[in-house]
Parts: sequence; C-alpha cells; structure tokens
Amino acid sequence: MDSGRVNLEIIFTGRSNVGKSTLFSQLFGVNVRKGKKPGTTIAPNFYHYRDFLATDLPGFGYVKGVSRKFNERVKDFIVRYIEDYAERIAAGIIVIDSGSFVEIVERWDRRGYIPIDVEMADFLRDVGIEVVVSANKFDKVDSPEETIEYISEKLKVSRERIIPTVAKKGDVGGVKNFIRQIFIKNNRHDLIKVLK
Ligand SMILES: Nc1nc2c(ncn2[C@@H]2O[C@H](COP(=O)(O)OP(=O)(O)OP(=O)(O)O)[C@@H](O)[C@H]2O)c(=O)[nH]1
Ligand SMILES: [Mg+2]
Repeated sequence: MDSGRVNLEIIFTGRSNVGKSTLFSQLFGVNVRKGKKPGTTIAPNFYHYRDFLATDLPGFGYVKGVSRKFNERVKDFIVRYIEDYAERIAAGIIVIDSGSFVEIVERWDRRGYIPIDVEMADFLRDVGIEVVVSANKFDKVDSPEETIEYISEKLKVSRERIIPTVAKKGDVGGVKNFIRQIFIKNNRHDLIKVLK
C-alpha cells in the first residue's frame, strides 16, 4: 500500500471478536472477513480513498487457541502502528462488546490489572488521538443507561462519545455521524461520500 499519500486516517481498534470488522464493512461498504471466532483479522483491513485511509486493526487481548507469543506480537504491532502514524490519525474508534464489557473490566480490576481497553484509551490520548467508543453488540445490553455510564467512567470518555451500535444489524448511524464530523472539521467535505 502506498501509505506515503495518506493525510487523514481513522483507525478501528479493540479486543478480538467485538465486531470491528463488521462495523468497518457497514461503514465503508467493503467486504472483509468477519468471524465467529476471535482472531479473524490478523493483518489490518484498509479502506483507501484519495489520501484518506480507514484501518480495521487486528483484535488484541487474550485469544483462545492462540499462543501467548502470538498475542503479544499482535499487540506490539498495533502499538507500533499507532505510534508510527499518530500524526495523521484523526480519530481512534475503540470498539467494545457492550454485553461483556462490565464483566471483563471487573475481572481485571479485581486482579489488579489495568483492563486492556482502558490502556488503549489512555494510549490513544497520550499520542494525541481523539477517542470515540463504539459500544457494539448493544443488543446484548439489559440496562443501557448504566452501561453507558460505566463505560464512560472506566475509559474516561465523555458520554456523548460512547456510541451504541449493533453492527451486525447495520445499526451504525452514530459512528457514521461522528466520522462525518471529523471530515467536516478537517475541511474534507469531499470524503463524506465514502460513508455507506
Ligand atoms: N450480537 C451481536 N453480534 C455482533 C454484532 N456485531 C458483530 N457481531 C458478531 O461478532 C462476531 C465477530 O465479528 P467481527 O467483526 O469479525 O469481530 P472483530 O472485532 O473484527 O474480530 P477480530 O478480527 O477477531 O478482532 C461475528 O460473529 C459478528 O457477526 C452486534 O452488534 N451484535
Ligand atoms: Mg476483525
């Protein structure tokens, strides 16, 4: 890929199997591999138009049936990628599985570890990238208000930036609006048409 030409990028990141690739396909109308099992995306998927790039990154976190070493390699790759291209990355969309987020974060908290999504949100802010959360699989959530509040508090992202989505059903309008705003803010009205 000719990455020298890219001036504006949006990345999709998050744990494995949360629906990043499903969301990505819905937004840009591209067909990428989605999976029932975690670890479907091993190399990034790109959507490239003019000097704009959208990047669907591999999932991080512990992936069942995959060696610890491989998981570490994926994580290193993602961190490296974000550091290398931080300057042109206008926004980082952290995708989470809203149905299991609370449980996973509490488990990590109890063990005294920093949950990996929390780490990612901090990291993106550290390198100057705007963070937005696609609270995906929102169809699996019982108490929407509390869930949004919890995500907002844990990731230190304001409530307006926690966007419920059901990517599987094409319910991704909130993220679309956010990306549209990014294009407008960057004076790139020519890019709005890439959104399907
Ligand atoms: N219930 C529900 N399932 C969803 C939703 N979005 C995606 N899925 C399902 O979640 C599974 C994983 O989807 P992917 O898009 O491959 O997830 P990913 O985050 O790209 O996974 P990796 O590439 O392994 O990191 C698939 O079976 C999807 O159909 C949703 O909003 N609700
Ligand atoms: Mg994927």
